[in-house]
Amino acid sequence: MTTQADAEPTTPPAQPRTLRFTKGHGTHNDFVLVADTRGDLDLTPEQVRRLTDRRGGVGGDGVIRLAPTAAIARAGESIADEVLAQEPGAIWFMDYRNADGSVAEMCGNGVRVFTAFAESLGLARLDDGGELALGTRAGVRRVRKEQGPDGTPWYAVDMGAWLLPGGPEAEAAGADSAVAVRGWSAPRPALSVDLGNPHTVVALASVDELAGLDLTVAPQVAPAPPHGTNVELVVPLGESAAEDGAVVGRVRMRVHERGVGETQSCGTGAVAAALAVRTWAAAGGREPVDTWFVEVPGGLLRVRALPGGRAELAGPAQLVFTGETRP
Ligand SMILES: N[C@@H](CCC[C@H](N)C(=O)O)C(=O)O
Repeated sequence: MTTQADAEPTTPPAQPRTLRFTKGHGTHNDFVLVADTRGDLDLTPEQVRRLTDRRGGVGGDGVIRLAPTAAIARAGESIADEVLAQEPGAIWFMDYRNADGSVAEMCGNGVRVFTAFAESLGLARLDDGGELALGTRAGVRRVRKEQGPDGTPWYAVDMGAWLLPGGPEAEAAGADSAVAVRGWSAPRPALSVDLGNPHTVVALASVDELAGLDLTVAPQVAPAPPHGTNVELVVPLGESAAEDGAVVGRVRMRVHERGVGETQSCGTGAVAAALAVRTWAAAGGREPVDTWFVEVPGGLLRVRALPGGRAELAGPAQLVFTGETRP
């Protein structure tokens, strides 16, 4: 018989490491940010879910880990090697996780908030006209600072190349799939847009219909994208001449994000929405507009179609508070 005195001393269960975090948001798409400057933090999906839990944790649509790009490469993610080969100055990497613990390639609002976080840590300086190049799972992203239309600092991100996975046929038809939202009697045509992460954009006829949508359950997309998708519901609001005479388009949208649910904003989604509306206009024989303001429930974003099939996203980024937790 083994007595308690004979038993091997048991190792106490490992305590989760104390994490210092910052809470931030971009047009109310909110994130828990963690600085892992040594690159040795192994965040599990369960820990991400606990951090983003709005009742039991800090709360957020996602978690952003700032880590050395070299550490992501050492962990076996070849995209980090590609980032460093393309831009050796991209020494910091945005490791983005959705609230459900899944990994996402890209987050447009996240890049801006990441940049504000890097500035707060003294790892980036943009106020003197500099730019930050950072690594993401969708490749290198470059960020600069400007004054937004409301007079506050905005961050403008070169979002890289965008594409229509449905190719020229989808471009001409303006659709390559169909989306069904709860309460609709039939699915509606939709256009897939790739921003490094997947999007599916559906046009609605009125802002009242947009406001009344039930997005408490995920819209159904057919054919089902292999890795899921973010769904943007958009209302084109028309075009007008800006002060400098250039024509500017306006769009209102709501979004149901892969791995999260409905959010107040999605940066890559805003870019997808603007580019879909631009594609539909071109398919209808209209001159394409290159600058768009996208109204989301959480604020306002600007999208520009850049030469060479690239796009730019601009908008605010706010850091709200810091704290410590053991997820
Ligand atoms: N909110 C983000 C997108 C975050 C990732 C997305 N949910 C996905 O799984 O692709 C943005 O601002 O772009």
